[in-house]
Amino acid sequence: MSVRPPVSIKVLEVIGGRGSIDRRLLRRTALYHLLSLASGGAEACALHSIFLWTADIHHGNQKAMDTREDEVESPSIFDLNYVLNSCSNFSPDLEEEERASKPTLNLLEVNYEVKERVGPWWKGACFRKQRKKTVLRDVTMQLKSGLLTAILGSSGSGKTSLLDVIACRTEGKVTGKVYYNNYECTKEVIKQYGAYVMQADRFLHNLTVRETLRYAAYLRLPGRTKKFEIENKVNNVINEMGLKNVADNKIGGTIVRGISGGERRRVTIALQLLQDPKILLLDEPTTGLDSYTAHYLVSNLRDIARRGKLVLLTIHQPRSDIFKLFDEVGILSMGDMVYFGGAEQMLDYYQDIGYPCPTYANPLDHYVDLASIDRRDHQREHETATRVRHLVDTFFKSEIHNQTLNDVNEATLRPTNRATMLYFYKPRPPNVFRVMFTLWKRMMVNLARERTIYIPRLFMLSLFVPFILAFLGHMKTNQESIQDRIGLMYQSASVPPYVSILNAVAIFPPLRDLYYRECRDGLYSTATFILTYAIHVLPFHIIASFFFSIIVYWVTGLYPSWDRFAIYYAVVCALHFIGEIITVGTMGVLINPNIANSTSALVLTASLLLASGLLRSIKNMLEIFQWASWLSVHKYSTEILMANEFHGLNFTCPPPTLGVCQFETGDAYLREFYPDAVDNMHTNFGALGGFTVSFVVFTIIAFKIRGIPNLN
Ligand SMILES: Nc1ncnc2c1ncn2[C@@H]1O[C@H](COP(=O)(O)OP(=O)(O)OP(=O)(O)O)[C@@H](O)[C@H]1O
Repeated sequence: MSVRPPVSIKVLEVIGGRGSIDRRLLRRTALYHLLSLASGGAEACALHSIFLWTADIHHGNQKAMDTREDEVESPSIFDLNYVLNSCSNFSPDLEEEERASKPTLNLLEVNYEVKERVGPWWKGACFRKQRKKTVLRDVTMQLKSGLLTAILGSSGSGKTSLLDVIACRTEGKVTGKVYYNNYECTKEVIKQYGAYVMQADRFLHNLTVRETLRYAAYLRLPGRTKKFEIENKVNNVINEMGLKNVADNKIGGTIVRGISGGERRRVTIALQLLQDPKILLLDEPTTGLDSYTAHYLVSNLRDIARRGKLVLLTIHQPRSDIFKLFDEVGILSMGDMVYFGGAEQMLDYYQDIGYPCPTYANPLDHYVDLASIDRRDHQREHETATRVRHLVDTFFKSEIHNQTLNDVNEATLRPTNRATMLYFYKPRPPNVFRVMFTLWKRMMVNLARERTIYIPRLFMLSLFVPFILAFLGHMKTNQESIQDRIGLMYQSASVPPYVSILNAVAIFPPLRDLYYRECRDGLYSTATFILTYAIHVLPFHIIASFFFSIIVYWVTGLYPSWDRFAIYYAVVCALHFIGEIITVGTMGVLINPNIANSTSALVLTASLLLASGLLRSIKNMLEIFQWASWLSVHKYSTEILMANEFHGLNFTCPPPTLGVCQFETGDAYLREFYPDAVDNMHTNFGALGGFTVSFVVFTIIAFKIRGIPNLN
């Protein structure tokens, strides 16, 4: 087999000339040239491979190159003979191109099994019985691009699980085949070609529809996408989803009035359309919508399908006029498929097997009811279960099912490792700096628009100042002022982190919900999110702590030195920040913000009691608590505060007849209660910095361990 050099040169010209990142266009153009130039299928195949490889070179995709070199024994990428020999299984012929242009999603005898624990929760995970539950049984279906397919079924029939299986988001064991065209539908394939619209909408309420889509576009589209391309894309999806008239309205939420429920659903779908997915999966997109809005939305989805997409949605109880919009329908009953085929053929099918749809009845309602099990009493359960069994068996023997089986078998007949190859050709995602900048900007805009959160972030800490001042006034240097100073240091160590708890609980939950959604979509990592959040709140801590410190420090008359003030301010600022990070970490583990709020307050109180030595001297505590105090940030921060204030201070003594002179100097006080505080100043600062960084790391770990909960 010989390869004529001009052919490959031509290919390189095609790539070089266009210089575009649209690989599909490049592939098609190259294939056209190759097929017209190459003499046979094998040669075309080889040259197609060369094209793909050269595309890699063109895009400097070193990772792909490295991996490819690992795969080949002779790593010379220009070795055409090697390419010709190695690609005999790879056949990008016209048939495949044709199939690729009209993709199908094929499920062949898919079973999905989960394990669930039964018994009271207090027995714990280890002592509760584990039982297997089959959620989907022998599901075979073929979904075609250009068609709108609906999966129906009563609650718990397995609709969401079916989407989860396709989207590779399952928690249990999946057997059978899920193929996109003729290659395995892996996580990477779905990430590149699919989009999953979940049941619940998650937004930042203060952003407009356009801003929501714009920020999402920066996160979702390839890193090289230009600003004008992003704007064009956003405008396109806004038009596509009929959101033009609300594009600049706030999304809104429970407190802020915003766009309607139907419009919110359309924004959620628009977000997924930004990446131009080939497969669009929607879990109950019409839930909670009135029938007109539901109809409008489904017709929107049909239009999207007609543009060559493969659209699969689940739906509970569609109106009869929605039925007409569906091209294909599947009905699930307790994990079994009781029908999958054309929507129009459904009525004839059921008529033929002896279940005609009564006149004036909504066929979808009627057949979903027919496939449901009535559990009101034993007899009804038995009767309906027998009927469902009959429906399942009849469908499995039906012509429609056999046809689907043949189609799926044919489509998956020639499995290839294209999935791996496609993985290499995915466009480069935005780099971490672009992602962080986008997240930061989105958080800042959201925060700036929320007056009731923004202002307290800056001034809530200062609200404590009048109380502190009213209570202490300007302190003297008499013996009583020792206790006043201890009290003030207690307030300085406790108030900043407590205020942060309130700040974090007010703003973090919606950001966290959005993170769960976007992290699941693979847009960014936990570390990126937490670091960006920390960066975005840091200036507020710096400013709020400054207001608090400067008034408290100088008005109450603490040690009169700007250096000492700077140390005091640094500790207050660190504690203010740490309070927020601890709360965020707690909200990574505990989903309910109220419980997270109480837990964080409890943790901080325990830390303060145990380790500050302000309520009880550490040396008088049980040894175990003395050891535990080393693990608390309050041990180090309080030592800094106390040394900073008491070192070098002189106290006046009352005449012997009027009272006791406990400590003549601050250093005498420190020798008694914080003996190493002055010497350990630098170490304590190091520990405080270390704790601050560790809390951020622990927060990331907490989110990682907790994982992404099901937000539906
Ligand atoms: N990870 C899991 N662990 C335990 N049970 C599960 C799991 N996933 C699904 N199930 C069970 O499988 C069944 C089908 O669930 P699924 O959510 O797919 O139903 P559905 O048809 O989408 O219901 P609905 O319409 O109410 O959303 C339910 O009984 C559910 O409890």
